[in-house]
Amino acid sequence: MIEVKNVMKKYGRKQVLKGLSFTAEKGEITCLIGINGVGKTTIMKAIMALTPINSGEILIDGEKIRKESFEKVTFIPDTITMLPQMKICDAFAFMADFYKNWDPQRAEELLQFFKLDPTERIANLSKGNMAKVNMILGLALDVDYLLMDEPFSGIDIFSREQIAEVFTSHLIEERGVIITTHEISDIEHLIDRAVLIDNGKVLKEFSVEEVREKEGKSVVDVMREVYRG
Ligand SMILES: Nc1ncnc2c1ncn2[C@@H]1O[C@H](COP(=O)(O)OP(=O)(O)OP(=O)(O)O)[C@@H](O)[C@H]1O
Repeated sequence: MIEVKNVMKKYGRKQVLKGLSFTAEKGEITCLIGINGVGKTTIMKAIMALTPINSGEILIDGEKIRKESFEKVTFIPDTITMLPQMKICDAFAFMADFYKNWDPQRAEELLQFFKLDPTERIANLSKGNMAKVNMILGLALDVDYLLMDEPFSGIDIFSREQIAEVFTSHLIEERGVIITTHEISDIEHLIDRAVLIDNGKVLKEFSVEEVREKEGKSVVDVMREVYRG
C-alpha cells in the first residue's frame, strides 16, 4: 500500500499541497483527479522522492522511501525521458543496463501488442506511439507500484483504447497503479478508486464501484457534487 499522510509542499512561497492524504492499494488502479496545476504531478514526484516535502509522511508498504524502494515503485512521467536520437531498441537496451528488474520478454510482448517497430527512432514517433513507448519503459519493469502521469493525455481514441486494454490485462493485475488525469470520462471504467483534489487537499476519496452500485453515480456525478458544491 502507498500511504500519503498529511503532506505539505511549498514551491517558494506557493503552498501547493496543504495536508494532503490518501492511500493506494496494490491490485487497484487509483486515479488522482483535479484541474491543471492542482498538484497531481507534485504528489507523484513526492512519492518518488524527486521533490522534497515540507512535512507529512509517505510510506510504501509501511516504509519510508529509500534506495531499495525504487525496486518496488516506478514513475512514468508524461514525457519520454529517452534521447530523441535513440531507437526504441536502444532505449530498451539502456533500460536493461540500468535496471536489474527490467523484463525484456514483457517489453517485447508490449512492443508486439502495440505493433511498434523497434528500429524506429524516438524522435520520429507520433505522439500516441511516443506515449506507448513511454508506457512500455515503465510496464516492463518488474515493480509492485506504477505511477503514471497523464498516460492518456493528447492521444487519439484508438491509441487510448489500446492503452486501456493494457490496463485491464495481466500486465497490470497484481500491481498498484496511481494515475493522474484532468479528463476522467475516457478512463472512468478502468479505475477502482478516485481521489478528488482541490486547493492542496483531498476533497473526497472513494471506491468507484461502490459509489456506482450503492448510489448509482458515476465519477463525473460525484465530481459535479464535490466541485460545484
Ligand atoms: N519546480 C517548480 N517550481 C515552482 N512551482 C512549481 C514547480 N513545479 C510545479 N509548480 C507549481 O505547483 C503547482 C502544481 O503543479 P503540478 O505540476 O504538480 O500540477 P498538476 O496538477 O500536475 O498540473 P497538470 O494537470 O497541468 O499537469 C502549479 O501551480 C505549478 O505551477
